[in-house]
Amino acid sequence: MMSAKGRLLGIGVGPGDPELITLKALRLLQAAPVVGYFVAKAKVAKGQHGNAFGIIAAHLGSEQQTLPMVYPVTTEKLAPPLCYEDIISDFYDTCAEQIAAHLEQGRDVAVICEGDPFFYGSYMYLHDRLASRYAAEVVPGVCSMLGGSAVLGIPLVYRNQSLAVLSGVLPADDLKQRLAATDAAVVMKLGRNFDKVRAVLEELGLAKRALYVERATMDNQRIVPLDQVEPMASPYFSLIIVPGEKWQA
Ligand SMILES: C[C@@]1(CC(=O)O)C2=NC(=C\c3[nH]c(c(CCC(=O)O)c3CC(=O)O)Cc3[nH]c(c(CC(=O)O)c3CCC(=O)O)/C=C3\N/C(=C\2)[C@@H](CCC(=O)O)[C@]3(C)CC(=O)O)/[C@H]1CCC(=O)O
Ligand SMILES: C[S@@+](CC[C@H](N)C(=O)[O-])C[C@H]1O[C@@H](n2cnc3c(N)ncnc32)[C@H](O)[C@@H]1O
Repeated sequence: MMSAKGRLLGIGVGPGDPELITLKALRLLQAAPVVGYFVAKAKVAKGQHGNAFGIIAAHLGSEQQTLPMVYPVTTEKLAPPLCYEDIISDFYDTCAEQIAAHLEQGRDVAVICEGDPFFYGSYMYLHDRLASRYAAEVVPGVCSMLGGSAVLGIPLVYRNQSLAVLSGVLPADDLKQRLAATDAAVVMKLGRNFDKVRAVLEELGLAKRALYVERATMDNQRIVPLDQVEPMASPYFSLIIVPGEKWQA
């Protein structure tokens, strides 16, 4: 008799505060024989685990196997013919096959993801490769922009306002157009893009309204007025919120 195949689980673990994990995420995580997580190479070099892993490490049992998936590149400069898209695509292919090997043996694999798996989460690339071959389930998580608005203490959108979620990686002109056209915005992926994003907000007269947070809800969370962030000092795990104008009910 063929043994049943394992299930792929995409588990959102929330933005950092370990209490912001859902009951379902915790239950499925603790029941999974294999737990996969992404981590940046620079962290591994320092003997550290990924941010997502740090959120749930205390809940894992000694019998659970871990599967670290180490990004071959994040911000490194690549000498031609090396190209980011090819390297990252090969990397996800390899990760997917490592996971598939467990699934073939009937072992469920829980891939943890900081925030929510389907909100700019690396899990998406595994899901795209594996969900047509194996049973897959996604457990949503509290995403960073909601963790961010909570700790900043600012409502995101009132009444009929619209919210744009933007990547700080976008070129300045693109950001400017999109920010000018929305009532409220969240700008993700700051890091090396912070100075460009702040300059655009200043040009549009939005800098006074905008709020900035690093590592929202994590132990080392930091909230700084936008104009006091040192140039080129913003970490990747930071975001800016331009809240909707307050609506007096
Ligand atoms: C290249 C770059 C461009 C960009 O962002 O587009 C990019 N990551 C960059 C930097 C960076 N990433 C990370 C750190 C260390 C932070 C720290 O730990 O301190 C740093 C900073 C650094 O290395 O210095 C860690 C990290 N990254 C992801 C997760 C997992 C997750 O969140 O699921 C985790 C945490 C794992 C954990 O710890 O839990 C996920 C994703 N990162 C992606 C891209 C997407 C890949 C595929 C694609 O290209 O689509 C994807 C899958 C999501 C997506 O689709 O966006 C950008 C350069 C921006 C710039 O120009 O400055
Ligand atoms: C690859 S995306 C992952 C988003 C995540 N899946 C989510 O649901 O929020 C990474 C970006 O999310 C934002 N981010 C994630 N966690 C954060 C946190 N705790 N505080 C501030 N920004 C965060 C940052 O803008 C970072 O560059």
